Amino acid sequence: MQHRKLCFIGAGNMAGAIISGLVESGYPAALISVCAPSATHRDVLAEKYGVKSSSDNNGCANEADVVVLSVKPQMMADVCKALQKDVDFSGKLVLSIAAGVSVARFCELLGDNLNIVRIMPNTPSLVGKGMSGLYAPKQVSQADRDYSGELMTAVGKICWVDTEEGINHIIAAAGSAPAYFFLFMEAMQAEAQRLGFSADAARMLVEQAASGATALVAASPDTPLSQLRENVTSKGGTTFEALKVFTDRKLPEIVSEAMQAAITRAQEMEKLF
Ligand SMILES: NC(=O)C1=CN([C@@H]2O[C@H](COP(=O)(O)OP(=O)(O)OC[C@H]3O[C@@H](n4cnc5c(N)ncnc54)[C@H](OP(=O)(O)O)[C@@H]3O)[C@@H](O)[C@H]2O)C=CC1
Ligand SMILES: O=C(O)[C@@H]1CCC=N1
Repeated sequence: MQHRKLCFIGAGNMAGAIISGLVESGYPAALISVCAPSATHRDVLAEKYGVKSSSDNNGCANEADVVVLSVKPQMMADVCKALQKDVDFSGKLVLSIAAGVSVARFCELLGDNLNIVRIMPNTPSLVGKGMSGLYAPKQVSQADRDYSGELMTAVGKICWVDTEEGINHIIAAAGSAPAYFFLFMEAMQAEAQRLGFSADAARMLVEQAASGATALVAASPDTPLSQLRENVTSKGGTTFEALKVFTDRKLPEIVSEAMQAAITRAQEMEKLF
């Protein structure tokens, strides 16, 4: 892949996950800088991955080919207004990983016809297992689309969406989704502990069952998920009784409602930030 000079504005969980995945996959650390007001997170990334750490957003953005906006949505306007005073974005590619900040808003903050790609990653990017959605408005060149796709492919899989609304759907299905699985696993670990397993043993049981299930899904691309579920569910057996509790309590409806709530919040954020 092409190696352009990258500057991350924001050094938090998501920027850290992408930086880790990029460096692990061979992206030159010398081409990556990371900015944040305090040294707390950025210096950890500098020590761990050899990237440059700075508190000077504008200086680093000026030096970069690609500026990755990775602050919280509520910080985005202040950060962009400060960048806009000092940085000429005309020759640069801007990548935003923020939920709920639209291309139109970025154009308002950083200039019309901004060369911007919205990316919705997730934290498994840290271990090369990310799932990122990407959206580019029509002014973005094919070369910049290709670069953005290659960048995120270095830390996982990608899915382009044709409309910006699709980014909110990616949030519901992938960006926020690791937390859904963590919640489920936390509940299972807690119950395994109540059954008498140590915290470590309970975590191992849950982790191995979850990673085994996802490995099975990956190894069976032509098998519907419902079939994989049925393969576990013996007639008159234990799984049937466990699944009956989930269906009686309307798990599919709960999942649908939760995903819709994520989308609704992303839409609200678009009006707020
Ligand atoms: N976490 C996730 O799973 C995902 C997050 N996202 C998006 O990623 C973005 C970042 O989220 P996340 O990483 O979780 O957030 P964090 O709170 O972990 O990190 C925010 C970072 O922004 C830095 N920051 C705050 N103010 C400024 C500033 N003025 N200039 C530069 N940096 C600043 C903070 O600095 P300091 O280190 O000094 O505190 C911190 O490093 C959000 O927009 C979110 O929507 C998208 C997909 C998934
Ligand atoms: O919770 C959030 O708003 C961010 C976006 C997707 C995951 N975390």
